[in-house]
Amino acid sequence: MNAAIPTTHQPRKGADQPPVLVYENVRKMYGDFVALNGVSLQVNKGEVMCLIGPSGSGKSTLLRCTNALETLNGGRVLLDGVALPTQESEVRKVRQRMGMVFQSFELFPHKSALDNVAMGPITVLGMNEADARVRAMALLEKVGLATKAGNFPANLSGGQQQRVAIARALAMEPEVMLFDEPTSALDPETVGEVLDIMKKLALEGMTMIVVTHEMSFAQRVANWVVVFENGAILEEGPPTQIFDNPTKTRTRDFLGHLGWNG
Ligand SMILES: Nc1ncnc2c1ncn2[C@@H]1O[C@H](COP(=O)(O)OP(=O)(O)OP(=O)(O)O)[C@@H](O)[C@H]1O
Repeated sequence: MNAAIPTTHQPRKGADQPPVLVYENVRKMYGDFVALNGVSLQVNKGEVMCLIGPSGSGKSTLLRCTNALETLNGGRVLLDGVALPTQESEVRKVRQRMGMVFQSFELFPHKSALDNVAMGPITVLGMNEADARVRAMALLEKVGLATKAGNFPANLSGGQQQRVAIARALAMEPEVMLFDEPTSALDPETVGEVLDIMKKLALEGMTMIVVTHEMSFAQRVANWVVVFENGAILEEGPPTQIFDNPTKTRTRDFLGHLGWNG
């Protein structure tokens, strides 16, 4: 006789709603090199998904395929159930729905922090300048930089520049935020201030995909962790699985190699 087995398994966040992003057998090649070899994955609404894995395993490539910075060699990516377009004018519209934050900030050097944030709403969304500046100021406040609104990027620390970059992405009111190793280029003392902003966004329910080498962030903030290896998914699951009880020896080896001890 089978007695009912009690389970502590938590349902995956957002599983009761249609997924925001679906990757179906995504394949990406650079010449003969296979960077992504049939990746299938889904991202639910309000989820913080962290992509981890060795250098060169395809994490950033998947992020770049997400907002059509790369052309796929196979498979497809669906945003809200619709496959990403290939036509440039349509691609631009889709990109507006995703905020991207890069390792290297990529702020406009000759514009103030405020203008960096206001620019997208003015030039892309057609918002009038006064309203865009109000929106930008509110976002600079949100990332703790209201007093630095007039500073140019050269007069901001790396952590502050990255917070401006996050505010700039948020100014487009994206459905999903994509972070590509947002703290990798920062001095250790400024990493925390950027991670804190990301945690705040996560708590507000923003859907986020984060390529990261910050394992403690992935463990504490992610709802779902995906481990990449050689352009494929080695293992995916909630952080408790990946960090405490991985199903694959190679996940354990990867984390052990980083000195991860929980
Ligand atoms: N434009 C490109 N041309 C040729 N090869 C590329 C290109 N972009 C990426 N690659 C290769 O594809 C593989 C996957 O790169 P990707 O940047 O996605 O890895 P990653 O897992 O994000 O690594 P890291 O953690 O070091 O950033 C790597 O071997 C890389 O050298």
